[in-house]
Amino acid sequence: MVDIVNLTKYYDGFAALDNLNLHIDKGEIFGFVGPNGAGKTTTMKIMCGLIKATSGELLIDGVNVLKKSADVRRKIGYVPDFFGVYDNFKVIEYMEFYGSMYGMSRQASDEMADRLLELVDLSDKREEFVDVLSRGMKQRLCVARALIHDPELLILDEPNSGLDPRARVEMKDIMKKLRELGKTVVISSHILPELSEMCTSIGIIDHGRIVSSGKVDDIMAQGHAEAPVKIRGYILGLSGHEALDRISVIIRERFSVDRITEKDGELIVYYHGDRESDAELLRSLVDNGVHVHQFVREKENLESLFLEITGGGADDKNNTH
Ligand SMILES: Nc1ncnc2c1ncn2[C@@H]1O[C@H](COP(=O)(O)OP(=O)(O)OP(=O)(O)O)[C@@H](O)[C@H]1O
Repeated sequence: MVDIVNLTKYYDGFAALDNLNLHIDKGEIFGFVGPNGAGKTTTMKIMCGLIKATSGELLIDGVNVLKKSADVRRKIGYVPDFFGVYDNFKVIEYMEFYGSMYGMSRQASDEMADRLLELVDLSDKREEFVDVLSRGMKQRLCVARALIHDPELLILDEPNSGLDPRARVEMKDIMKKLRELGKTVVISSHILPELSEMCTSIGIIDHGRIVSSGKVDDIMAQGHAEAPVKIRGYILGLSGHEALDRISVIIRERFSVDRITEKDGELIVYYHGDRESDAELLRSLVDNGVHVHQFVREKENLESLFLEITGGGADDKNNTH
């Protein structure tokens, strides 16, 4: 659906995008993740034909946006990262207004508006004024109006920013419905754990380049940072500290661990192992007289992976040419 090859964008000699390459399949809910200033908005605006690239290729459904932006506009719906002021519009008028911008008849835009308001759970707000809606409702209305002309690709710039947890869950539900409808969606965000739940694939962008992209599970599997096992336990007759020292020794004697640290009465054990070796580790502690009352391997999450891949992420403009 989207093919980006060596996309470059300079702003006054500064490379906001630096030979960016990306492929997004039809029907994906694609999460575009990156620190502030990484180039997400710039990429999305070029996709929509709102700004021009310096060089490279960007194909949407086989059409080169950089050469024929008017041809692809109908294929794309865009939700920017800000919401304009539309004081005098009712919800349904707002939808009709956008329908008319795409040359839709009043009847066609009304029918589509009703379907979309239902999709985003705003049917009961049809006759309300836009400015009295909550932020979450406005965001959902923005998604609905971006779909008025039935585009194949929906692009959302930071749709969750400023939303409360409940509104975020509603947004996640809408993404699920769009997936069922076969739409391709690109969502940018800093909220990584949410993206991993909402998206089918992700691309991590840093300093104007894609540093990793693919199916969420594949990206997670690339992680080098093994989540540690956290252990709490005691040994009869030993003080808390002595027990932790003893547990460390038991583990080191039997397992090849990278490192063991201690924090607030908890041992944090870093070692590469699967579920079977975790079970073996636990068994060996119990067999050696340790009363284990906590044994958890934390799940690797996108956040730690992201920090690892981008080295923590940064705002610095070190790709100035
Ligand atoms: N019109 C502009 N003129 C000059 N520099 C710009 C312009 N727009 C963006 N930039 C710079 O280009 C880089 C990429 O910006 P962009 O907005 O695409 O990043 P982003 O990943 O969307 O970041 P954020 O999450 O903060 O919105 C940043 O360093 C930004 O300061």
